[in-house]
Parts: sequence; C-alpha cells; structure tokens
Amino acid sequence: MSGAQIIDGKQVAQQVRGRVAEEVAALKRDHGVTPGLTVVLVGENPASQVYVRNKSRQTEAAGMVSTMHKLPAETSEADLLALVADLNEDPSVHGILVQLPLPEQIDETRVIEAISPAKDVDGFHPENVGRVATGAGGIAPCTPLGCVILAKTVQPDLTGMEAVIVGRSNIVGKPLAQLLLKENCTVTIAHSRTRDLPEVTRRADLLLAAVGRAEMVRGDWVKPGATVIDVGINRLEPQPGEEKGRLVGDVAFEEAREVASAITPVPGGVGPMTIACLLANTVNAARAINGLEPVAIGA
Ligand SMILES: Nc1nc2c(c(=O)[nH]1)N[C@@H](CN(C=O)c1ccc(C(=O)N[C@@H](CCC(=O)O)C(=O)O)cc1)CN2
Repeated sequence: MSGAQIIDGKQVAQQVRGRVAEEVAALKRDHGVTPGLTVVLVGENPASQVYVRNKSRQTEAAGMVSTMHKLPAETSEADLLALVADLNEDPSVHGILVQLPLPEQIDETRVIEAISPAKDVDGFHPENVGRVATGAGGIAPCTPLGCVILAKTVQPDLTGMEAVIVGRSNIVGKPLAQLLLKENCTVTIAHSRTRDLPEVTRRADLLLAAVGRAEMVRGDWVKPGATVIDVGINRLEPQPGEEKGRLVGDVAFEEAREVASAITPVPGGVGPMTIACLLANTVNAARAINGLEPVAIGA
C-alpha cells in the first residue's frame, strides 16, 4: 500500500475546541458557571513559554477564564506548593496546570500530588491515574486522550485491534494503554529495552510511538495497513542554511507513510490535540465541581 491518509490533528483539534466552546456557553447559560483555567510556569524554557501562551489564548477563545502565574526560575518548591494550595482553595479556578518540566530544585511528583485531584486537568495526580485505570471516572491525561480521538477519526470502533505503544512514560505510554484497553484493544507496551522491537511493532494494527527518539520507528517496523499515531516532537540539529532544526516525530514519516493506511504528521498531529483536550478536561472539571456529569467531547 502506498500513500497513507494523513490524519490532520490541527483540524480535529479545531473541532474539539468548537465543541468545548459550545459546552462552555451552555454551562454559563444554564448554570451561571464560567470555567477557569490557571496555568503556572516556572522559569523561562522557550518551548514552555510558547505552549503556555497557546493554552492561555485557546482557553479565552473557548469562552473560559484564563489566568497565568509566571514565576522566576529560582522559585523554591515551598513557594510553588503554597501557590498550588491557594489555587486549590480558589472557587473561580476549576483547572490547575503546572507546566512541565520544572527547574531541578523542584520535585515534580510532590507538586503534582499537591494539586487537588478535582482540578488536576493534566490528569497526572495519582488519584486520577488510579481512577482512569480502574474505570472509576477521573481525569485522563490530555496527550493520550488526543491520540485516542485521532485514532477514532479513521477507525471509529477500535475493538479487537492489536495496539502497540512504544514508550512507557507515566504521562503518555502507561495512561494511553489504559485508554486503549477501555476501547477494547489488545494492548502491548513496548519500550527501548524490548527484545526485537521491530518484530513487536509489526504486529500492530494501531501503532503509537511515544519514546522520545527522533525517527526511531522505521518504515519496515510498520505492518502494512496499520494506523500510526506519532506522539514524538523532536527537533533535529539545524542543517546548513537552516536557522532552526526541523521538527520530526518518533516515526520516520516518509518511510512509514508508504506502508501505513493512516498516519499523523509532526508537527500538526498529536501536538495540537494536547491543548484541545486540556480545554475539554477543564470544562468537565468545572462541571464536576458543580455536581454535573461530564460531557463527551471527541472520543
Ligand atoms: N503540565 C504539562 N506539561 C507538559 C505537557 C502537558 O501536557 N502538561 N505536554 C508537553 C508540552 N505541551 C503542552 O504542555 C505541548 C507540546 C506540543 C504541542 C504542539 O502543539 N506541538 C506542535 C509543534 C509545536 C512547535 O512548533 O514546536 C505540533 O506537534 O504540531 C502542544 C502542547 C510538555 N509539558
């Protein structure tokens, strides 16, 4: 097979944001509640600055209240924990997101665990991780949610599919496995230490790469006709004449598109879905805090 369908994450993310805006308007109209998202950025990581700016703009565009706390890189863990405690108590804040990575003097786990699970719109708190794993509600993390929504644009029912995830991180690989189990997939989590990785990935009807290594998954690792979801965002070294290096995923796109039936590009695939799903989680957090059932957005 040649010439896979390209799954347009920008377009799907726009649809999700449109649905979120409708739900925000309904929540204001019917219950007088305006969802509020607070983003905390510590330090000056250039990529993080871009991401938090986009989060803030898209939050406002969906009709929600966006607030931002920008703290200096030398901020102590105690000061950050004190801010999180204040936000937990603030009734106008329905979602709290602490942008990662954090400077090295701050323990990420301690900060994540300090966020009220009800306001943890990243879905990283152990209570949400446990609830998602056991099917007891909870807030699912944004990037894995985005992957499932994108896969379902080409295969609305994932039941029975052999899904292979390459990568076992707490924020993508492991929660993605839980979400795909919920969709009735047969799930394998492979990783950099898996024996004969290409042999494992070639079993996948649905191959999801989240390993953080540029173009590691080659075309001949892909089963003909598979759907490939590439979570990786890696910047290559600039080539002569280039100001910045090119952005690539964890999959060798040009090779894989010749074999797959559908594939996400990088950029423009999973990345835009992360922020769209954050907005969806925020509207549902505001609903839950006000005693309302969640609404289905996307997946
Ligand atoms: N608290 C969190 N921190 C981080 C998360 C997260 O979900 N929660 N994820 C990433 C960064 N991230 C959102 O925060 C994010 C990454 C990438 C994109 C995106 O749209 N990428 C574009 C390419 C952007 C570029 O040109 O550099 C794409 O893939 O098309 C959105 C959000 C780490 N931290």
